[in-house]
Amino acid sequence: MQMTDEYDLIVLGGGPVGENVADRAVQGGLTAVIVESELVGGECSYWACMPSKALLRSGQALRAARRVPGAAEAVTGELDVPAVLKRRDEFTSDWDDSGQVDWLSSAHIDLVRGHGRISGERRVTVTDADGGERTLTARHAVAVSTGSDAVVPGIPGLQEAAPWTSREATSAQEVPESLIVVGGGVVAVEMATAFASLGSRVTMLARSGVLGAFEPFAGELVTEGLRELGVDVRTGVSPARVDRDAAGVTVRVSRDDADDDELLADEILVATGRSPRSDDIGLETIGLEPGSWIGTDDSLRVPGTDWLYAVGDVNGRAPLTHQGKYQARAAGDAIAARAQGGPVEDRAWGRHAATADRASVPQVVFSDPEVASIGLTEAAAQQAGRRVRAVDVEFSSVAGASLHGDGASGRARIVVDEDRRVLLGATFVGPEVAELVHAATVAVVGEVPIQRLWHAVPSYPTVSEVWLRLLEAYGRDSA
Ligand SMILES: Cc1cc2nc3c(=O)[nH]c(=O)nc-3n(C[C@H](O)[C@H](O)[C@H](O)COP(=O)(O)OP(=O)(O)OC[C@H]3O[C@@H](n4cnc5c(N)ncnc54)[C@H](O)[C@@H]3O)c2cc1C
Ligand SMILES: NC(=O)c1ccc[n+]([C@@H]2O[C@H](COP(=O)([O-])OP(=O)(O)OC[C@H]3O[C@@H](n4cnc5c(N)ncnc54)[C@H](O)[C@@H]3O)[C@@H](O)[C@H]2O)c1
Repeated sequence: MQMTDEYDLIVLGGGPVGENVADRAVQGGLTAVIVESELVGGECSYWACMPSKALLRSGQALRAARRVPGAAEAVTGELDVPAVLKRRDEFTSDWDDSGQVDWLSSAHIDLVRGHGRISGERRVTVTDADGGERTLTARHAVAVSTGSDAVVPGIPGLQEAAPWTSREATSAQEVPESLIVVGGGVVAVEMATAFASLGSRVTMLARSGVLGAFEPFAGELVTEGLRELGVDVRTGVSPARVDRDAAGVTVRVSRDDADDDELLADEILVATGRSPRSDDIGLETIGLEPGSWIGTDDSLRVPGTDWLYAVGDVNGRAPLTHQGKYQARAAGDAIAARAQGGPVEDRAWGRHAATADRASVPQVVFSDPEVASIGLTEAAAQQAGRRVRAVDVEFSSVAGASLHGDGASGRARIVVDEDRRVLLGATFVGPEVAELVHAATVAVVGEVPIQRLWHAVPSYPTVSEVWLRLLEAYGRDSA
């Protein structure tokens, strides 16, 4: 039997982003329903951010202790792998979403389980696990927050070899003796770090280098760190053919500068980017291209419509959980404001605009050394036509960093807009620099003048004193 339900807002996809769109709209006085086909909480909670960071954290803590004499002597063993995997399972609640479902009901958001497809303007048809259909109607808006999937490139034999993607890597119940990682981006780096720490022999095939989207020194220092962990990092190479048999996975590797090579491993992980989960959500019923990233304006509304929003990974603006949730706050509030005929502040930096997506996105790569960045790299700023100066300092010049752990190494860079004397970007690469980036985010988003930053005094002796070293390297006007 077909049932029809009416809500102010229908959210397609209950990941971190969809949950927040619905929550903001409900807090703004609307009714909302989330349609979810797998687990409420999405990729981030079960197969991405949380399990990957849980897999990484124990190795990081162990290495941090080994850098401090006194503590180092007390650490005599290696990682307890079953304990690491158990802690990871706790963070994913054993892939059970009842905690998140309880949160939805406490936030007065309805949940319909099943695969949702847009079936016309302001309409979503949901097919449940038994094939039953239910059509929901939105009085005001539909928000698509269906996320993204791992891309598996068309390398001969790869699909048939059933490779791991980030899903299998983050939910692995056993650690393979050997692992080939294809890719040199964030997933490849983090998973190579995690599995090397857990005892796998890891080979990384990074066709176009490591962490190419960051400042060049980030890729260089992270490559050194991976090699210290025992990872065989090969750049300028990519798989030409993959085969799996009882012995494992064989990868024929072609090199830019030498003959082909053959590698054998227990598993292969493909970490070669993401594609939008928009191929089977009914976009064709409203004249949009299935399988495409869904473009939006800064209030996350799809141009040419007054009811359709695309929020989070699926719009391709900044595929990170924190940035998707930021978009969700803007979109949920904008949907509520428009529904009630209230003012919509969608100008740059207004309440209903995701302005920071354009050039103020922070990101942390939980490698060893960690990489923490915000805003534009020097090259990206130059490409954008800005007149910039970049200054670098080494962490070895920071007393707090040396106290934190012996052999403190790493580098920080700020990119300064020479016309406006404000920061456009900052990058920190070093042990445990993740918490340094938020100060830089405030400086970039707040467009704090360099001269005022001299008055933001970092405490002595903390790692944050790197800020003072950076300002000294940039120089201070004498008059
Ligand atoms: C290995 C890995 C590690 C990561 N680590 C980090 C990190 O440390 N920090 C960070 O900021 N970002 C990280 N990311 C990125 C982060 O996971 C994504 O940016 C985030 O999950 C996007 O949230 P979302 O809600 O847009 O999509 P998702 O989390 O993918 O959620 C989408 C939801 O929609 C549902 N859905 C899809 N289609 C339908 C449909 N037709 N009907 C009903 N439901 C549907 C899905 O089942 C899913 O629950 C990581 C990504 C990966 C792969
Ligand atoms: N800590 C974090 O914030 C975090 C962690 C993991 C993932 N993420 C997000 O998840 C998304 C996906 O990450 P990712 O690492 O999969 O993508 P990515 O775009 O960061 O990296 C893709 C890598 O694959 C390589 N590649 C692409 N096609 C290839 C091919 N055919 N053969 C060989 N190599 C190929 C690219 O050169 C690149 O090195 C990113 O947007 C990232 O920001 C974030």
